[in-house]
Amino acid sequence: MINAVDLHKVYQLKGREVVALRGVSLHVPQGEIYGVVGPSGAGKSTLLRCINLLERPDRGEIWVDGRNLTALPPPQLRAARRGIGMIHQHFALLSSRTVAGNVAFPLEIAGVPRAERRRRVAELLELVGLADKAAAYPAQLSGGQKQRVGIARALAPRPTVLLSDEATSALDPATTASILDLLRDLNRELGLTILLITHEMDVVKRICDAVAIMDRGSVVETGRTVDLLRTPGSLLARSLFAPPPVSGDGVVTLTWVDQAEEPLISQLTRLFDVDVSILGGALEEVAGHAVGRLTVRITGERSAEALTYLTDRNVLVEEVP
Ligand SMILES: Nc1ncnc2c1ncn2[C@@H]1O[C@H](COP(=O)(O)OP(=O)(O)OP(=O)(O)O)[C@@H](O)[C@H]1O
Repeated sequence: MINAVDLHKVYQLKGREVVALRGVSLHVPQGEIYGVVGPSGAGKSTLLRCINLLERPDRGEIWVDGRNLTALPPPQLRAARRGIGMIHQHFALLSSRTVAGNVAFPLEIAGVPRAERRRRVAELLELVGLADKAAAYPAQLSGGQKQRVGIARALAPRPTVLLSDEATSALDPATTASILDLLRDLNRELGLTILLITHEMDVVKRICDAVAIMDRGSVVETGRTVDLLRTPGSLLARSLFAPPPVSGDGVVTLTWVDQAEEPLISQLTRLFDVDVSILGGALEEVAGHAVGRLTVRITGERSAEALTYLTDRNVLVEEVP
């Protein structure tokens, strides 16, 4: 659905070159929620702006819905952009317009007739749970409600893709959760493909089917969220779960997905007569999967056998040096 191919972008800043993207490629399949994470300055915003061509990459191609946006002449590009909605950290609402007026705005620009506009706005406000706020002004809304208006406005032209630029970064945790749940519902109900950039790992944890981790202009890790958690040395796993507070002989990190019901640790002690000390870790729901990551110290003559037993049961065993 979205294919970014080998994007390069360099900015000139006070006579100096700042490389924002150094050959970034990513593929977001139709109907996925795809998160791009990374530290400040990694190039996330630049990537997002390049994907809807608010900014032109110096090199590389952007394909959305089977069309090469980078090759389209301006009129066709404007039309193609209507298929890409965008929501922002600070909502970008028009303060002089009501909620309904804000949602209607892109429809007015597209020349949608008045009666149809009214119908569509009512439908959108219903969709985002703001049917009773049509006549309110942005200043009368909470942050979460403002973002709901932003989402309704972005969806007005019936885009197939929604880009989210830190859409929950200005919201408290409970409101963040409700906006992420709304995005997940829209993704499921409308088949909407969502590409979001965020610095909040909780966003990834809650809704991202797949992830790209960026650092200094490059993608350094990418894949489906649960697959990455099962990959040795995964940066994502280290970011989602606090690194172990200890290391040393016999200390290992165990990661498992969707096996919460299996009494793995008690089996170990019973079958192999080993001692298992739990040193840290957590059980979390990640992208709809139950993920466990524990750092343990296993001691006893048969500890190597115990670790093989875990590996055979699909548990990722990583030594903590
Ligand atoms: N318009 C610009 N002019 C000059 N340099 C820029 C411009 N936009 C971004 N940069 C630089 O490009 C690099 C990548 O910036 P970008 O904003 O894409 O990163 P980011 O991962 O989104 O960071 P943040 O989370 O802080 O927004 C940074 O070094 C930044 O200073």
